[in-house]
Amino acid sequence: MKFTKMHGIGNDYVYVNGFAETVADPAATAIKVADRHFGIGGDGLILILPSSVADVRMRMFNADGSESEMCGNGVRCVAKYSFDHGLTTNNPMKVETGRGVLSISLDVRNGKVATATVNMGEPILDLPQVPVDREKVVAGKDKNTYRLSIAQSNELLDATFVSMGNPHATIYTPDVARVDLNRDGPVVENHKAFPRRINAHWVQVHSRGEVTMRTWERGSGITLACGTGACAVCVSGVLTGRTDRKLLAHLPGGDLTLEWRESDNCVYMTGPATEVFQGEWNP
Ligand SMILES: N[C@H](CCC[C@H](N)C(=O)O)C(=O)O
Repeated sequence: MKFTKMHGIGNDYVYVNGFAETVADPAATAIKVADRHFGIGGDGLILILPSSVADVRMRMFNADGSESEMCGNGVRCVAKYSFDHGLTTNNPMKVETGRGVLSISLDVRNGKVATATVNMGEPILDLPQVPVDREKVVAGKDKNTYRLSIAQSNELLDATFVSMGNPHATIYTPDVARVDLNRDGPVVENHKAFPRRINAHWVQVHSRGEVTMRTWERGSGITLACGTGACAVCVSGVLTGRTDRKLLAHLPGGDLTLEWRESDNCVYMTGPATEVFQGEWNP
């Protein structure tokens, strides 16, 4: 199986060109290739496939083999791969994802995509649609927050829930460096309030336009960045009155810029996409 290793600010996946390759069992393949010791190494597997409604279609699988509806860092890399490897010449181009067809504007330098701006669509805020089980949460201290009780540590966490096609919880904290992601991440991910589990983000606000965030991803654990998560953080900041509609987010692997536009209610994400190497996997 020929593959390409790519990352968006350190959120790295194994990309397979489904125009040329067939992956019979993507969930099982994701588990194997994502392994950093016995596989290629990555946060999961992303397939770039033909589409009847867009330039290409993407499917993304986490390191545990579960499929997610969307991946923000992944969709920028899919756009870069598709343009740089001649699957399309369109700019803006369209990618079909689990949350519909997204439009992506490419910043091309010397014939290759350097950064991309993605219209990530409208955030989904209705709790049952995120999905969050209303019965398992109560109102939190700030507006648009909900209180989660963490049985393991007897703690109460206030979180904001946003779906960008995939589900996210945002938790504000004064010092993000002090969060024990390995302890708290899996507890939030698997909390009984979330029927499909959740991606969890801890966020420190520096100003109305700048935050630092750290992520525990559903199905992949700690990652260096989460694009859909950064969009959810942008929306959460507005909903809780903490940050403005335009946001610079610092993630462990780099920066993303976000805007939740008032005119169309859509979130726009801009960031780099990088190809690292190509190879052939012989299981
Ligand atoms: N890293 C990805 C999100 C993966 C989400 C996945 N962990 C899920 O189960 O929803 C991003 O850049 O948006």
